[in-house]
Amino acid sequence: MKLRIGTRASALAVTQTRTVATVLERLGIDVTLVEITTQGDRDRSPLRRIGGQGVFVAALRDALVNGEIDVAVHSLKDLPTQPHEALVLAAVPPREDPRDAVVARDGLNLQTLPRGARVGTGAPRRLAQLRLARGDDLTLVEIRGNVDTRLGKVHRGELDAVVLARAGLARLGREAEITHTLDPTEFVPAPGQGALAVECRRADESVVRALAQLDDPRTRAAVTAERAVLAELQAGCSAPMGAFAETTDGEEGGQLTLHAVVAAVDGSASVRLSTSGSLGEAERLGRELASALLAEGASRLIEERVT
Ligand SMILES: NCc1[nH]cc(CCC(=O)O)c1CC(=O)O
Repeated sequence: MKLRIGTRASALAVTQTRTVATVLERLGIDVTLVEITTQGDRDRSPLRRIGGQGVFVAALRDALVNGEIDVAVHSLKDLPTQPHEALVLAAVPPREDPRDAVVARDGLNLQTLPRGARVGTGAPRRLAQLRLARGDDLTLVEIRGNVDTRLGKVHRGELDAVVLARAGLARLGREAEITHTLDPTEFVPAPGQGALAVECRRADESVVRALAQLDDPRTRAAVTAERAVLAELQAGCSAPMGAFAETTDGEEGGQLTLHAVVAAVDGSASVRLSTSGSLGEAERLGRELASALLAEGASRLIEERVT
């Protein structure tokens, strides 16, 4: 079998796609990488102004639907929760570290950063949780750009710290620059953070079957629960919410504990809940946790668009 795999052109995306390509090659599949530029890469304005939902994903999906590529590899956290009628999420490979990380000057961490320290991030979820942790103590600076650009701002002294996904740093071999890894039950990651999404056309049944070999059922269950929270909240990837599931071995094939937080971007209020159940109940656990969050006033927090 020969497959054309589409990827965004960023260093992180290409690295992620290569790991998928390597596994497919080991399974005896011929692969070629096709680089696709997405609107999210071209347009440097804040994501919520471009329209947030799926800007990194749309161009790859178009190429898949048009037949320019056979497989698309995305960061799962960038993938909208709404299913695409012609496409299928054929595999969710084993997850990298899902936690957020601080890269700060002088080995500082979230607690030791001085009052007024300039901390860069663009994600409302991170802005909200930074404010929950430190109130108005930090000067939050909206940044975007690839991982290298963001780290450069700390190394050049433009910022005191940035908050990034640990997974991205690990994949690029830059974990050594991390000064603080945040507890995911407190500073809750984005749904699907650290996981990859491998998509193909639903109609390509032999490709669907081949890609299924890459699927990790535990990661699949964890991200299913996390994304169900997001879907039930009717929120997109730019919502000030986090959801994180940990899986453990147990009777009847494993257990899952799901943590979620919804916060006002200004840090003035938040709702935080957790639940547990078996891996097979992932979707339901996520939906029910979201309903419980809504009952505690989550929708009001999501709608407040203060930054
Ligand atoms: N929204 C951008 C994005 N999409 C995926 C990752 C990192 C890798 C991952 O979470 O799997 C990043 C950068 C970041 O949040 O630091």
